[in-house]
Amino acid sequence: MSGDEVIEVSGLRKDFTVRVRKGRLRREKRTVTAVDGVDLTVARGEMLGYIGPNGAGKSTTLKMLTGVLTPSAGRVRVCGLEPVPQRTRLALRIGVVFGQRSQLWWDLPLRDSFDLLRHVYRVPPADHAARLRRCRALLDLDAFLDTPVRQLSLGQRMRGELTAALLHGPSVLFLDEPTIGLDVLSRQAVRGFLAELGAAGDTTLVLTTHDLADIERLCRRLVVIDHGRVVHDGTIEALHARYRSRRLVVVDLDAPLPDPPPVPGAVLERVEADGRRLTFGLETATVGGLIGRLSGVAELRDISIVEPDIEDVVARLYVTGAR
Ligand SMILES: Nc1ncnc2c1ncn2[C@@H]1O[C@H](COP(=O)(O)OP(=O)(O)OP(=O)(O)O)[C@@H](O)[C@H]1O
Repeated sequence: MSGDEVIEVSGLRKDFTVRVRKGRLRREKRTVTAVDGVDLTVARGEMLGYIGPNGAGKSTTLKMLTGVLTPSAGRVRVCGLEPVPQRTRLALRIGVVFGQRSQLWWDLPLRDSFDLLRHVYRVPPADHAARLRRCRALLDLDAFLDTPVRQLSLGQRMRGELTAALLHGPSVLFLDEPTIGLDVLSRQAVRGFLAELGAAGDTTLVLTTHDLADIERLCRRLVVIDHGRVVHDGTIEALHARYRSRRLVVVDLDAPLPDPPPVPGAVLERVEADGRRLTFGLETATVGGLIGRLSGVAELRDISIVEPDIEDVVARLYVTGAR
């Protein structure tokens, strides 16, 4: 361990006891294991995407990391603190944005919520003013700072929530579905803001999302959880490598090529438009090598390269994880 870890989790587990109907009157107790032995270490300044299919255990993990839920077993430390017993101290070190829950005062203008939070967290006025100034500029808050929170659009409120979570200068920011339901512009604003926050290097971000564009834009590291267990922990590139995702090269020809030549290191995946459009999957071949080979036997009209799609890879991972 380098000593620079802000999150250390080992053998983390959460069981819920639920009552299920058995027949007309009988109810039976059953245990649902939402998180089933998660190990995770996150270093200062990392931006971690924590993803998985519905019901995989993402929110439950985040709740245990932020002190909302007590683990059934395992060890959790966030900023060196044990989240549930040291929740008050932890609150000063972390920021939380959970899509469904607000930390703003519904009937107050956004500006007043921010002011109240300054008192709650006892933030020195100069620090508060500097952080608020930065958020106002980056998140474009000025047009609705004096609007009561209940009148804000979802995108405006989310920008307010992000600001509220950061005004006390936390070292770790937990975000549960921060872009859900946002329009394209708000989504871009939120992503751009988080990218900038992450690039500054002193805030650690842990993000759950079903929108993989969030992950591609923001996270170098991806942890995939399924049925409460980690099924992948690594970069997006490592995920592509593991699932042998290939770049595709689509070549349009002037005239049909009835018998395309074999290209070493590439696989002919599709022939369309009566032989005028060929799609190759690159394994070890380069785009240059492929084009060189084809241009010797046909007139090329157009070439496009399709990068592997993270949605496809993750869908495959969810299917195999479920098995
Ligand atoms: N309070 C609770 N009582 C009983 N079961 C629960 C409770 N909270 C979560 N669960 C169950 O634990 C499992 C994991 O739920 P969790 O909310 O952590 O999943 P998730 O990965 O966040 O899913 P989603 O993507 O749908 O938000 C699910 O089977 C869920 O039904």
